[in-house]
Amino acid sequence: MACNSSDQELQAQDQKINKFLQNVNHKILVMSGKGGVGKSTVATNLAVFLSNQGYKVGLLDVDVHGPSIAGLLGLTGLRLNTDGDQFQPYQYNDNLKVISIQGLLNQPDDPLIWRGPVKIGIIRQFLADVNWGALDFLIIDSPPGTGDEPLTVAQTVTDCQAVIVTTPQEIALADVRKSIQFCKKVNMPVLGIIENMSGFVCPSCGNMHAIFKSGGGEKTAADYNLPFLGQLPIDPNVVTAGDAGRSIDTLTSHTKESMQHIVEQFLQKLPTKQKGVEKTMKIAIPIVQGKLCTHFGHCEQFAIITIADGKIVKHETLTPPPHAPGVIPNWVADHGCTDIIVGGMGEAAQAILQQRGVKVSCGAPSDTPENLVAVYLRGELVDSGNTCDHEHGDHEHGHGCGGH
Ligand SMILES: Nc1ncnc2c1ncn2[C@@H]1O[C@H](COP(=O)(O)OP(=O)(O)OP(=O)(O)O)[C@@H](O)[C@H]1O
Repeated sequence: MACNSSDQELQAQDQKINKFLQNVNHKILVMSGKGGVGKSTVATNLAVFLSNQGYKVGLLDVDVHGPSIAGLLGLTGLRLNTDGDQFQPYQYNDNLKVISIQGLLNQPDDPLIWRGPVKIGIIRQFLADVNWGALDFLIIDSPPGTGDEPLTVAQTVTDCQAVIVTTPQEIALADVRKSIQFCKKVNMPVLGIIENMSGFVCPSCGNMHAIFKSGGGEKTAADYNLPFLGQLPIDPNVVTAGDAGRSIDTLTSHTKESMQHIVEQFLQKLPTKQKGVEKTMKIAIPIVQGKLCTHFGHCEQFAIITIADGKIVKHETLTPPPHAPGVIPNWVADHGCTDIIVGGMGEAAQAILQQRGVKVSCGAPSDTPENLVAVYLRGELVDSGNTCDHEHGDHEHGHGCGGH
């Protein structure tokens, strides 16, 4: 019995995780073969720079034994709040939400002495039970190496892509090659390699000193036919900023431009079909008498709202075809909708929409399309459960509204 109930709990958690991940366009695992190469610095700054460009970003620190994200963003000592059964992430800025294991510690310097299963459990919980909202990017900072944490992410976030951070010395590159092999084994595409601490410009003489050598990351990328995303120099300002909880974006040095260049390369390497989706969105909302109709399959009309650069640029009201299994989800996708906000929807309809690349947000309350879209764009649409307000017994497939 105990075994069954724990299996059921795991299945329920899997469902929550999958539901969240459906609402994330790009999942990125930042890895390194070696410790101390600047992986957390890169992960943090990637998240901050992307959020500054208007992307909705979640930054998840799964480095259970050495969480440094909170410190790098000046969030040390803040406890994670909960709302019902969900963790509330830290809101670093309007677009960036952050979760770090540090937020669960009584004291920031408390050590976590956890074995694999506990670590796996907390990572899964941070994917299942956090009020992330819809995201353009989920950036996951994992500890160095190829242990439980990156493996859990690879197995749980199945369409995750890796960014590998290295320093240029051979001893670091040897471990990068292991990370590349790891990614191959778990079928995780490598989006690119970043070389950190690549050369130091002497403030006195102005000459470049390749303290840890230079170019090894680029060569390794070429050897494995992987994209090279760029280099960050050794810059004492990075340490000062990181220690003070500030991002590289606050620096005036050349390092800020280097980071900007890395982010541009990173965005260019994303699969073309997904690039820039958030800049132009078409959001479908089933309505009845001007408000969201919780009965997806039997709504009167659909509000179809087009968003460009975060603003409503078009508002259409369209009448869907008569309901029959699969017809309305396909009709929504045929109208080029990128997102749909609903009260309740069955699994069959969700599967069709997902297959056709439409992001589904379930559990929305009955409200006007404009209000719902505003909340949705802020990433604050709270999933209050897959609702369905009719009881006509016409669920021929044994589930909710989606089959209609
Ligand atoms: N380009 C850089 N120039 C100077 N210092 C840097 C640079 N990048 C990172 N650092 C510093 O190196 C130290 C380690 O960085 P960071 O914590 O990002 O590494 P990590 O690879 O994530 O480490 P861990 O192995 O603990 O996960 C920090 O003090 C950080 O400020």
